[in-house]
Amino acid sequence: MDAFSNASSLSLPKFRCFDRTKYYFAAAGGTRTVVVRSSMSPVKLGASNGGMDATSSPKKIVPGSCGYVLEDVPHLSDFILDLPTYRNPLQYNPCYAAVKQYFVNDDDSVAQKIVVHKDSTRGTHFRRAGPGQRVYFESEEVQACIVTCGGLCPGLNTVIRELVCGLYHMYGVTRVLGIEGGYRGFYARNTIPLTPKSVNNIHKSGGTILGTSRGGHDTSKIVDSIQDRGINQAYIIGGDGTQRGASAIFGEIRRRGLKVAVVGIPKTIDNDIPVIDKSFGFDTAVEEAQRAINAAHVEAESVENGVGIVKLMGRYSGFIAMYATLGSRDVDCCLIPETPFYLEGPGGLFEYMEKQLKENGHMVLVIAEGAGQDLLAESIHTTDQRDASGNKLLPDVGLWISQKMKDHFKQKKMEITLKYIDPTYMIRAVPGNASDNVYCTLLAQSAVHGAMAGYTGFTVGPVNNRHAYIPFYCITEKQNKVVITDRMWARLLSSTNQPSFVCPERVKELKRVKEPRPTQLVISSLTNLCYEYGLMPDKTE
Ligand SMILES: Nc1ncnc2c1ncn2[C@@H]1O[C@H](COP(=O)(O)OP(=O)(O)OP(=O)(O)O)[C@@H](O)[C@H]1O
Ligand SMILES: O=P(O)(O)OC[C@H]1O[C@](O)(CO)[C@@H](O)[C@@H]1O
Ligand SMILES: [Mg+2]
Repeated sequence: MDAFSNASSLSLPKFRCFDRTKYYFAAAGGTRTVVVRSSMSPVKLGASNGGMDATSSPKKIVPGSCGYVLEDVPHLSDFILDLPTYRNPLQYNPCYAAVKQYFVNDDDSVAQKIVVHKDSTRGTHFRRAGPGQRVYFESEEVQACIVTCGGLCPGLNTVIRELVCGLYHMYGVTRVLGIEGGYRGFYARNTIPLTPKSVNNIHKSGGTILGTSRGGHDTSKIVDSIQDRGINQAYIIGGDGTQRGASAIFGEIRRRGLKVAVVGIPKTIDNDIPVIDKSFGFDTAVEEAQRAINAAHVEAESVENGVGIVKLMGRYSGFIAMYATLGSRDVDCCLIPETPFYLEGPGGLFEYMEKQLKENGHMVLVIAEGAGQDLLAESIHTTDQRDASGNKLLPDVGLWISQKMKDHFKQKKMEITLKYIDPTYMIRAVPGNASDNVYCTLLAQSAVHGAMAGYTGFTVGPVNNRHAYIPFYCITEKQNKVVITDRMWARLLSSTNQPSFVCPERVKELKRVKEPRPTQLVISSLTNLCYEYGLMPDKTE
């Protein structure tokens, strides 16, 4: 059955349609759906919104053959009619004159999964990032702004620098504003003008020249400020919370029908943003963490029964701890939030420590800040304290585990010398290293190309090494976590020789939990669509 042609003949919520392809729009909640066909003439966003919440962003899903699904990103022309387009000024740029195929093809997409077998469906794809043939802004028309939110991360200044330089040098945009102090800076602070000259050296420093903050996200005040200042491109750099905030700003901008491109640039030292290969600053942070691990190792090795403990960032995702451990090879045990562990008894941490100390005379433990929080809650009184953004403030697991070890070995009458190193802020306050700086440049340039091409409501990032435009909902709906049934964690276990702490039954359970396949998602979305428009009997019948 061609569900698309049936559905498109119904009285449906109206959106601007696109040429070439069939677009399948679904409300973010997944309950309302509408299909627009290429043959339909463009329709104005009408009074009827099909019951959709005015600020919720509809999903743009393009099905193709063999289970191909494009999770496309919004475009300004989805909600503003008759936008003029212009030739991309890059085609006159001598730097790019020799590039064979510089402009991305409108149909190019990046596959989320690249490991396939012969019967695999093609699965989810994202729009390939890069310069488009046509742009939706004239250079003189653009008033861009840049804001940084959430915690620090190596490379933030590089992204700011490259956004400013990319806008200036590739597109001739000369009006770029810096919003100071995170989201609240939109309505509580003055802006600062940014030029290639003023940002020339900033990549050499850690932190962000714009300042940052947690909390203070007030969607309507922010959008009022965007409107009042005549901003039409907003580059928003930050983690999962920031991207949620950016999504809300985009929703409000769309509701007001403003020609403003909202672009998210993912920043997270914890590497907890899904879909993208890894976040900028992550490599730098791992490299910096090595210094702390080295120090812990030297200290532990130099005394009898020396124990070095290093606590690293990672509230809910243990990537920094895992990669720092794999990179170092001096670590005997790594504990992360994703994997359970226990201290006492057979197979527990203390038994393993005793063995290590007897065999090697020292040991090094790396622990992520979010590890063992369940054990902490059992043994000490924890309060539900949160930061200004609503993130839970975690008690210090490093101090707690150090005390537990001291108590245990005292009781065993085994003398240990324990050194606890907490380099938390040192690993994120440094400037980006060379490879992160290259990555930041690509991110910034892809972001600028996307905004100039009229795309909005998206986050940019590498997917299987190709930069892509990813709808906000794909990266805000879940967190990237270390999968302890994947090979990487097994590599770590075999490198440290630590116990896995997971019983075989639990491993079986973990292996059973599988994500729905993309084709299943499309089929279930299409089924919902058919139910909704009476093309199938009621689910309850
Ligand atoms: N659900 C949300 N809706 C709107 N704004 C949000 C939301 N969650 C967080 N924000 C805002 O985003 C900004 C940054 O959020 P947060 O402090 O959680 O850091 P983050 O972006 O997740 O970065 P990181 O956790 O990597 O340091 C804050 O100003 C916060 O108010
Ligand atoms: O103390 P702050 O600045 O709130 O940041 C701490 C938190 O930020 C994060 O690095 C995420 O950016 C967490 O791992 C860490 O707990
Ligand atoms: Mg966060």
